[in-house]
Amino acid sequence: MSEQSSEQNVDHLNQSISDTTNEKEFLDSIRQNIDAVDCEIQTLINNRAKLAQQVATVKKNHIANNVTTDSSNPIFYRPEREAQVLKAVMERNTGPIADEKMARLFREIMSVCLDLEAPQRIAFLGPVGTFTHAAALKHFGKAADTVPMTTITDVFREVEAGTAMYGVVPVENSSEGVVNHTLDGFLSSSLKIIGEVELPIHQNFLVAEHTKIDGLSRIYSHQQSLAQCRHWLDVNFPNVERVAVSSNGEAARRLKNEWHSAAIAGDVAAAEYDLHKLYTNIEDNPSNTTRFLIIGHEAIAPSGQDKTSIVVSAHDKAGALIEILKPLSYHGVSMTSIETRPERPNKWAYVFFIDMNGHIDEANVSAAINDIRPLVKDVRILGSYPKAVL
Ligand SMILES: O=C(O)C(=O)C[C@]1(C(=O)O)C=C[C@@H](O)C=C1
Repeated sequence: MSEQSSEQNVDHLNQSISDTTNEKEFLDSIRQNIDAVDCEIQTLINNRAKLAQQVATVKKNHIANNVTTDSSNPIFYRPEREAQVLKAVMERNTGPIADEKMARLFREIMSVCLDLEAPQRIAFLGPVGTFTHAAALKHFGKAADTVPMTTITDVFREVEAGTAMYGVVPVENSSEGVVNHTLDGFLSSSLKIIGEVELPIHQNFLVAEHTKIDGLSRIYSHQQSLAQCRHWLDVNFPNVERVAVSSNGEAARRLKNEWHSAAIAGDVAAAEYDLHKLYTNIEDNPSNTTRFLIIGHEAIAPSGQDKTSIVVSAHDKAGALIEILKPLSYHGVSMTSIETRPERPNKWAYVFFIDMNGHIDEANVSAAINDIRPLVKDVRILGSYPKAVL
């Protein structure tokens, strides 16, 4: 529909607003247009899916013809390509749909296309309804088969054993800091980082259909979420007991059999347990964000906007860290984060987890890492992967 004709139609709608017959006819004609567009979109999505199936055939033949030596299974999931597709969607978008919302639609289309190539089993730190679950769905889309694990170690094990193809674990929260269990997981595993997800943490005050709000006696949530909403709870529910449970998903699950309880949790938990969001965005700090890592076996090709993570085992001497950082600065590589962890079982020895901009295939990144090697006991490249797009 041209701009002019849609304006004319709006005028027409205004003139005939009291004339219900005309209004109904006009509505019907717009809906016919929507049906026709839906028809085209559906055909195009299926055409896209058929192309993805062709890509899958190429990937399978590649293995069958023994083109690679390092794997007997074709790798269908290509995070660098997905990042490029999503970036292109956002760059060419002209609205009225917002760039990010449009990219989320394409995220789901790609998720379905990948599922058609090969269903993907993704382990995440559970239970169902946690923010890690939300991060897994945000990154892989809803067509992926997401499987909850009890601990971060279990996520690593599941991926190592090949029972899940990839894993999703939290690594840092903007207000609570780094998740040590995840960093330590890399010290005893050879898995790689193949992607990252950033998730703004928005908390909801959830109730079930049978909840009697006037009679609330308990509010369940994970202790971190209770802490993130402390001020809001002090103002709105100062006299209701706050009960810390193992996860937000568990908090939401408990409402099923309790009419006198509420829970604080995210959107995924609300949807998963069919709860009503009585209040939304109740966190005291609205910019609170958690970063998650995607772990897997394979090295990822450059996407054009990548990060590289390394873990460095330093010599136990004064000034060791300064020496390690010099090559990064010399080769113009910018470091985005550094974390220190004890190097077990050695007492007082430390490892540094360093994130930098760029892919290991880029000359300055590989030169910087090569220059670090002689200065330390060990350097391991945890992975080069696309920066979070959404
Ligand atoms: O380009 C590919 O390698 C594809 O398999 C196609 C496609 C897509 O739908 O665009 C699907 C899955 C991959 O993770 C990346 C992209």
